[in-house]
Amino acid sequence: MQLRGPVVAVDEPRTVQTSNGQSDLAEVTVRPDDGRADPVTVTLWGKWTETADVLAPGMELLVIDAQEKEFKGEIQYSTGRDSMVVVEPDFLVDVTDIRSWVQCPRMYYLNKLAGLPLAYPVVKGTIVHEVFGDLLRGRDLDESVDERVAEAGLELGLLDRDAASVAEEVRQNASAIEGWLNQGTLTEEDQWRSEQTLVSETYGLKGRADAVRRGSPVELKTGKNTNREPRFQDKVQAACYALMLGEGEAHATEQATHASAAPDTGTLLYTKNAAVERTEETGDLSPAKDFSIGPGFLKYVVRTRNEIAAMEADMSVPTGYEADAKCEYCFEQDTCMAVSGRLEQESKAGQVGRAIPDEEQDYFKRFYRAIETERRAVHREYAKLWRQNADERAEDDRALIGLEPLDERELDGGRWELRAAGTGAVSKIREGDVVLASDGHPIRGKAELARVKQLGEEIVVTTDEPLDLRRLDVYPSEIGVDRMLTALHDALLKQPAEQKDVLFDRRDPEFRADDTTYIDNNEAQNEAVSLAVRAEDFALVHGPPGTGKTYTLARTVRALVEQGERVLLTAFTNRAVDNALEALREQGFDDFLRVGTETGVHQDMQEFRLKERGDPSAISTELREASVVAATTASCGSTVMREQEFDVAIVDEAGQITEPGALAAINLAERFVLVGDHQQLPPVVQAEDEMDGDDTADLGSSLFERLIEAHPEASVMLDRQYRMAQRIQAFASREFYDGQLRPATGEVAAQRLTDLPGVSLDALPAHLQDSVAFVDPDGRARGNTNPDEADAVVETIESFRAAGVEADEIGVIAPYRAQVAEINKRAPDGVTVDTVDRFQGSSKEVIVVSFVATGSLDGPIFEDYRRINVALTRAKKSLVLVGDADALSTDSVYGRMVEWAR
Ligand SMILES: Nc1ncnc2c1ncn2[C@@H]1O[C@H](COP(=O)(O)OP(=O)(O)OP(=O)(O)O)[C@@H](O)[C@H]1O
Repeated sequence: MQLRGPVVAVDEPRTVQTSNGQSDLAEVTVRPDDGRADPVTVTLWGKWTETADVLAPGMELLVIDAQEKEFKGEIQYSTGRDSMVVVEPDFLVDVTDIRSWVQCPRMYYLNKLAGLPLAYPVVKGTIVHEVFGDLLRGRDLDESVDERVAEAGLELGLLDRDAASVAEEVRQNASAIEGWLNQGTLTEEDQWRSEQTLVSETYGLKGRADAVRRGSPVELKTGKNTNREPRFQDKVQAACYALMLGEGEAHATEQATHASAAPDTGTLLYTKNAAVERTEETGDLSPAKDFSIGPGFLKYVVRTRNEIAAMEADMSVPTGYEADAKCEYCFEQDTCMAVSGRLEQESKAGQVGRAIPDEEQDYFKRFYRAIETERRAVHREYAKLWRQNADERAEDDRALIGLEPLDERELDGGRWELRAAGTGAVSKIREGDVVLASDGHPIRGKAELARVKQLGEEIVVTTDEPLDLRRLDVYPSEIGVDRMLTALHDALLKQPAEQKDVLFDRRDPEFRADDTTYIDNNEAQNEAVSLAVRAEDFALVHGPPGTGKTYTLARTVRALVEQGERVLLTAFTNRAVDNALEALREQGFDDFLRVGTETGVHQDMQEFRLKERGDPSAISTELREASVVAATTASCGSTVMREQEFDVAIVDEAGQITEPGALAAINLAERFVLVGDHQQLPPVVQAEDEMDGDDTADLGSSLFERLIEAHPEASVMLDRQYRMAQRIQAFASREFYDGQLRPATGEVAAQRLTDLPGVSLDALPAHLQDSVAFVDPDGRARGNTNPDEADAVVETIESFRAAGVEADEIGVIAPYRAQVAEINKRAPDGVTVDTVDRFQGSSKEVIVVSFVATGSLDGPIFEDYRRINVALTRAKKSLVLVGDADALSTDSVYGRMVEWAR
């Protein structure tokens, strides 16, 4: 039987005398049935007491194959011979993390903190792995090596490597693989497959096995190993995959016990063994080393995984004393000592260097906590893959279900293209995304990581192996949180102290004197460009809706380039990055380089995109020498971008970016300019509910907001807007901008619908003739929808259409996705219906807002008053609010809004 629930108490392990001699035990009290049942005691025997050592109340415990016994009328539970004990099973520990943890827990921590560096052995290792996969899929060796080396062109170039010598080295490694494969093993019956993504809902593991042969894991290592046995940490890694493969097998054959279905051997392939000189090296030079995986080893692996899960649950920092690793033989010793010294962490290796100041220590701890809390929210997303059923996933917009497989086709290079008929349903999945494709269940069925090529009536994805395409699931990613952590590390431990001074309020930002005029028709914009150009540390540009932020930003880039500065241009979204480039182009400047993926970058900017494939020296020179590099803040944390240096970083949409997210960009430059509006959308934090006040404040508010409050003298507010008619902007100006926002020109202020060709006001019903209108359909909210409101919205749209307004000039904003779907069902083609978040940064001639709520409000409908500011400032000529006036009037802000609109 399985016992699962939160831990209530953990007793100290003790030793008792049993009929089989002495044995250790620890008693743990849990509330089974996910905490719904009364507490019971479970006795963990033998080595499982090591897991009891790391357990704490509140953690989730799973005992697989627990024994149940009645003793004096009370049911008692204990571990038996086949039991497995899993701590926090919903927290998926990465297999490569377990591998570094067994070497030294501190190494695990350092890797997590500092991220992957751009280093030749890492890049070469990746190429060899890819070639391995290609060979397994039957590709020609030379073709594969040339192709994979070319794909790594940018990284190799930045490392000053040339393609020919890398290809030679890769070929030497690959010959070990080829030799081994050619021993007659690669046949159909052998059931080979490469790169299998594995997720275990039982043992809380995730990872990607290099290859699987006859159900057993094969791991590739690009180093050498002249011992007969594989390295211990490599065996641990292979055993993790064995455990997960066993679980998959058990699901497929509906066996109850997973561990017994696990393969009992694993293979390690040390490719460098094939390249060493046999005359100089002694020992076992065969690349392939098999080992047997017994039940005891699998349990050891699970206990090790438990140590990580428990440490992550209480967010403690490992010291290195947990392992008997010898620091003096460790390559990481210097880094370990430096990090320990600077962050004042206890460490087995010791400490060197001076500790960073207290306020920075504090900052590190606060943000570390907040980021790790956010990581746990990502892990809850993973758990939804098996905790929610298909309908719930679809309802949550996280899956496309009920697809009908159409056909599959093998592509050049051995990958597959799968097609299925869609159902018309929508989800968060977008073209270009990497998702989990499955034949029905993303974890328990056959599943593959897939890249989405096309969505719509026909759905097309590419995968490593074919399968019946029946379902696509969002596959959560930790890359965002990983990068935030690395940015935090880089900001505090790599940046010079003088640069940090202004961030920690030890010094005020400084400005040079200069009175050049950059923009002659808008004083605030001119002042903003000037401030940015004169800044020795940073400048802040506050741009309310439609005030020409993008225009000003583009002018700033040009001014900086004219001074010979190298500029990094970034924004939170790809769209804003491309908009800024478009504005630059309109101003006659196109000497920029766009860094981003093919699917992320707008069609119009593809010609400026840096291609990562090709001749190393040519591509890397292109990047190194570009005077303007444009990328999203998320990609500023990539290994490639982390190698770049700039004079100035300009960050657009800065109000929407978490503080560590912004650090990723400003770490790369000596000075920075933040452009944004903290009265519009704040950073999106998934773990909002879990974070206590302080943590949310840390991730939920932007660096822009913190600095503009601390240093108003380093900011300029753009106060003239080029978008809205006077009447439309009045409420937002008063409510959110102290009445300072004004139309830039008389034309902007006085614009009317009749300015649009073919539109006649007379054709509109009287209540829609004013540029701001309020419609109360007296509807009733049902959950997150309000069908009567949806009807009123559609009727309003029809009136505007009848008066001659084009469908694509009309936008509808609703607070919930359910209401968006409700309206979309009935709205005419061409009208954009969406949530506020998707409307930020855009505008329409006519905007209709649906508020949904009826009765009395228990909080701002759009989550946050900043969202209503965004919703009300998208319209140029006509804004119609559709809502329940009585309900809205129960809130003071909405009450004033109704007064204004009626
Ligand atoms: N100084 C100016 N002179 C003339 N036109 C301007 C000026 N500044 C901005 N504009 C025009 O006003 C419009 C809005 O500008 P822009 O797109 O830069 O606004 P924004 O603040 O970035 O908008 P959003 O609120 O959507 O981010 C554009 O058409 C732009 O060309």
